[in-house]
Amino acid sequence: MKTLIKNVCAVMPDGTTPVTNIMIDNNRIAGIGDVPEDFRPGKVIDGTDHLAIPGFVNAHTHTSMTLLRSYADDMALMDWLNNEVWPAEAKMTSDDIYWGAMLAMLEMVRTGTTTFADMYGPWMERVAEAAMDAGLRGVLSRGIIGVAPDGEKKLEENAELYRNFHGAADGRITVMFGPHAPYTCPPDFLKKVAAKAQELGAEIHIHMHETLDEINGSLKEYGRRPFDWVAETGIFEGKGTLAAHCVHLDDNDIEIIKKYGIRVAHNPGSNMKLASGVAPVPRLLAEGVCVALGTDGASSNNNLDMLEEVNLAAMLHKVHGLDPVAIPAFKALQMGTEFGGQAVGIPDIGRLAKGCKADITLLDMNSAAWCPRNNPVSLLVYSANSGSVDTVICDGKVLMEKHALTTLDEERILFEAQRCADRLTK
Ligand SMILES: CSC[C@H]1O[C@@H](n2cnc3c(O)ncnc32)[C@H](O)[C@@H]1O
Ligand SMILES: [Zn+2]
Repeated sequence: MKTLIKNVCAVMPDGTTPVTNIMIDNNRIAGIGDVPEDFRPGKVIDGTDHLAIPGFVNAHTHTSMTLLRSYADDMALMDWLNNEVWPAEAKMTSDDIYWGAMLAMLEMVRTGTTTFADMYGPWMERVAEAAMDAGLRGVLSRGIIGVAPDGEKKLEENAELYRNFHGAADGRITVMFGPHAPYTCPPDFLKKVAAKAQELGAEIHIHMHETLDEINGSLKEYGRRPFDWVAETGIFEGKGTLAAHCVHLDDNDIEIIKKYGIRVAHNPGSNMKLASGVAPVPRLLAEGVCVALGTDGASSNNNLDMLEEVNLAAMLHKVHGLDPVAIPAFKALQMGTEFGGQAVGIPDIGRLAKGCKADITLLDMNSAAWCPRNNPVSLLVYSANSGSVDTVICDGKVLMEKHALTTLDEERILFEAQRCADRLTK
């Protein structure tokens, strides 16, 4: 199936924004520019007055946590996890995981995200089902809390998830291993995770250095900072690592990140709301580290809106470093798209370029926030919001066109998610 997006203002990998045509053949971008005579599209989308960007890549989230949105706010991480989130999650059923994930799929499609990296569980196969139903690209890991008595069982569930789903849905579903964090996975357990992930050739998704409490707890228990001892477990020596947060880093931590090519998922909204701190993102970028963006779960953010995260990344580091060019608009957008693709292990997404996967978001520029059109990237990052997203394509398939959803039943999802949340939180 061939699709043509005609006369659209496209954000190219070099940051330029020509008005052009995007040709899609099956699930890839076949070309950008003049349309050859022999390109005969079965579908034409009029891109006039629209901005085309790569679909956003949410590099760190917990999709089914949408059910806990607005349930426990204004708390610090460990108080929030121990006293509110984990007791509620313990009551979740397979049905909750599915409908929570479907609510996330709905929100992601509506706000222009086409790929998400998820760490949650149990029943991650229900998240795979939700991603397949929605038509989105999911990078799934079974979150493993190794200190719990059933840590080994969770590790086996992650291995099973990998065996059953890695590469599923024409490659739209991939699987990583998800040891939750250094404070929930002791060294001997992380060694087992590393061995299993390496045996299967799987990557790792882990929370690292999110709060000062985490660093201080590790210093008290092991006499060392987490990055220091986690590196010795072999967890970073396999296929690759996606580390969420990385807020509190010293020089040695950054050397470890560079040595192992660890990719960082920065979550500015969650870090601000949980008062975790400000990650040294400008320094990481300057030192060549791949830094992507994530929302974290909808209980610490409290939404899955990646355009908001792009804006926060650009703004937060300016004020924190008293530097207006700390993260310019286009760099922030790259973090939410191109760097996201690299971070989640899918380098052929996140760019509008020939040969890349056809994951494309169109924003309608017919509103005050987009006027005057001096600089489309600036308008996107500093002025507009995700309400302008009107068309979303993932893997060449149209998931939303002019705000009309093609794969998701919005009314049913909202009803079922509310029903599940009522049981969990009331
Ligand atoms: C074991 S599945 C993943 C686990 O992570 C929890 N979680 C959500 N947000 C955060 C965060 O910011 N830091 C650490 N852990 C987080 C989630 O509730 C699941 O239990
Ligand atoms: Zn998280």
